[in-house]
Formats: sequence, structure tokens, C-alpha cells
Amino acid sequence: MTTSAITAEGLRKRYGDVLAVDGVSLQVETGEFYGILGPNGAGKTTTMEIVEGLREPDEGSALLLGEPSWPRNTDLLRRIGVQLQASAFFEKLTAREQIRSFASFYGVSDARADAMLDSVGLTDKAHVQDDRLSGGQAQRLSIACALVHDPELVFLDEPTTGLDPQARRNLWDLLRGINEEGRTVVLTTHYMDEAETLCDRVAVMDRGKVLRVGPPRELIEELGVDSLEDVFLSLTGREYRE
Ligand SMILES: Nc1ncnc2c1ncn2[C@@H]1O[C@H](COP(=O)(O)OP(=O)(O)OP(=O)(O)O)[C@@H](O)[C@H]1O
Repeated sequence: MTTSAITAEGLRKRYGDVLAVDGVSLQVETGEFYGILGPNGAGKTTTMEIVEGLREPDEGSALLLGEPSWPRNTDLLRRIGVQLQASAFFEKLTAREQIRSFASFYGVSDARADAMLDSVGLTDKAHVQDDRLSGGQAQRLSIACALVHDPELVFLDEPTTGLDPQARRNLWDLLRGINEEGRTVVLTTHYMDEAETLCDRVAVMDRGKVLRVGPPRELIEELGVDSLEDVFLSLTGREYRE
């Protein structure tokens, strides 16, 4: 029997008056490309952080690679990759110094760090300081840093936000490649075309709850609409969010 990459049951998390996550259960299979979609404030990031073992749920529990994700388990953290925002880079380091620093945390060699930099097409930017990288280059560097220790499962929180179409398409190829190497990928995005193209299955969340889970094509057919964007709008409504 293969173990699911993620099994979450009845997750709940409250911040003061806000019930950010309200009874979320989900299952992600090994090798899946899984998307978590939802309007601003839907609870996507909080759900991911609980599953990653970075935040304690008020209720419920999650298994990550077959192990409880809370209490925080450092052995388990070594087996996952979490893409940090570019703002989490060390200040004033070059691209090569950034990734070598991340690699050293995990006892990974400089050679592997350099190879990873190359695999995201940044070898010619190795000597460029982080604040001089373009948005797309910085995103690729942050993904390379999340992958440097060869994790089995990768979490990406809005990896293509703010990128131009060329950079976005290039990143899609990179993300597809990561998944084709056999890694499970979980991503959040506000771009429905991105989710439709990349994800095997998506979970649509709103107001802390999972509203629907399925392959994009099946959800489109089930709701009798033309696109995943239509699915999203018909499930979550059209009013403005925070
Ligand atoms: N540390 C925190 N303290 C207080 N409230 C928080 C905290 N983190 C998130 N929230 C609130 O919890 C709710 C869910 O936030 P969360 O960031 O999980 O949603 P999200 O779906 O990732 O949103 P976005 O798409 O805007 O990133 C929001 O109302 C948010 O304001």
C-alpha cells in the first residue's frame, strides 16, 4: 500500500475573531500536482502552514509523508521543500551565495547548489546580488533554494505572482519538470489558467472551507461551464474580498 503524501483531517485554526481554517480535510497522493485555490483570505496559506508542520492547528491533524506534521518534526522538514518569498533571502548576497547558504543548512555540497542554480537557468546570474535579480529570476532562485536538499514534496505559495507572461510560462516548464521527476507538488495560485494547465487536481477553498476537489476538467464538466475560472467564480461568488 502506498502512503498518501498528505492526509489532513478536520483542520481548524482561529486567529482572534477570524476562523481562518474551518474543518479542512484533504488528501494529496504521492506524485500528484495539487492546487489549492481560493479568494484572498480563504485560508490557503494557513492550511499549507499547518500541513507543513510550521503552524499548530487548534483542532484536527495532518500526516505528511506518513508522519504527523505536528509537533514540528525536523527530520520530516528535511524531506519537504517550502518556497520562501524572495524577501526571505539573505540581504546583499549573490544568487550563488544564497543557494549555497541554504544548501549548507542541510549539509548539501556547494557543487549540488551550483548544479541546482544551473537547472533553473541562473548560472549566468550567479554573481548578481539578490536585489538586482528580476522578479522571475528571484522566483526561480527561491524555487531552487527550496529544492536544493532534494525534497520529496514541494510547497509553492503563489510562485508566479507578479511575473510577466514569458517568465510565467518558463516557470510552468520548471514546475512541470519538478513534478515529472517524481516529486509531489502542492501550490496555491490566483491564476486559474495556471491551475488548469499544471494541476492534476485542485481544491477550491473559501471562508476556511474546502468547497470542491477534483481534476480541473471534471469540475468544468460537472458545473457545465467553460473554464476553471468559471468554476471558481460559480463556487466562490463575485463579491470583493479583503
Ligand atoms: N497570523 C495571523 N494573525 C491573524 N490573522 C491572520 C493571520 N494569518 C492569517 N490571518 C487571517 O486569516 C484568514 C486566512 O488567511 P490566509 O493567509 O490563510 O488566507 P489565504 O487564502 O492564503 O489568502 P491570500 O490569497 O490573500 O494569501 C484571513 O482573514 C487573514 O487575514
